[in-house]
Amino acid sequence: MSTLFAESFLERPRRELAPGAYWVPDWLGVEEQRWIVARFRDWGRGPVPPRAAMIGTHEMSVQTVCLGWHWRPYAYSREAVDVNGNRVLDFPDWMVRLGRKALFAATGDRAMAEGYTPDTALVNYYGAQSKMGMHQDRDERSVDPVVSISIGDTCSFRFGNTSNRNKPYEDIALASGDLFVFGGPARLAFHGVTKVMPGTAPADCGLGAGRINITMRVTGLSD
Ligand SMILES: O=C(O)CCC(=O)C(=O)O
Ligand SMILES: [Fe+2]
Repeated sequence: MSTLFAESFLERPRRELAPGAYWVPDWLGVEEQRWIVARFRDWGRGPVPPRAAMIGTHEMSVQTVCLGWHWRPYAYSREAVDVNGNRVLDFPDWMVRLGRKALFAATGDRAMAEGYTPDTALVNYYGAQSKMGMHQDRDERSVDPVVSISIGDTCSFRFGNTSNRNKPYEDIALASGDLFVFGGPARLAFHGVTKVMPGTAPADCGLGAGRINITMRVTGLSD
């Protein structure tokens, strides 16, 4: 079987793009990806349905569902005040563990990983035409890292600098199962998704079309 013991780590090695920004290709196995996709389908059934957030008068092209805290431009709340007013699902314990494991895999810093307790996740669904403009994740009060996991179609992810949305930036192909972490000096780097490549999802990842991205964060908020 030609895919057994594939040498993809030679073609897509793990990298630190900038201090604090780590890319770990193929971090999640397909079985884990499928399990997360099944959870994604559960989350989509409520209490708050996925929605395209409004940035001013412009509707985002991704559908977002949140865990722990509900994000809207540019604030967090427990209730989805811009959707149906319902309280969002609790942040799952397994995702805290996944976040810690991810941070350790990316950084090798055990103490930091053990102390990491994400309390919100933005789960975005990208269709074939979806994009996300260059932005900073800056609605959190905490400077703890953002942990990003991708499942489904490969996208072109643009990782930039901390000053503005222009160059220098680097475009990388985030594929199904890839982990990306940005923390420390990269925590406020501009980033975005310039395109999704339809038909590139692995057959067994659980998602027939499109792309899911989960970003775990620490809000630094308390009720
Ligand atoms: O989809 C991605 O890879 C990035 C998502 C993102 O930047 C965000 O949700 O703030
Ligand atoms: Fe972001």
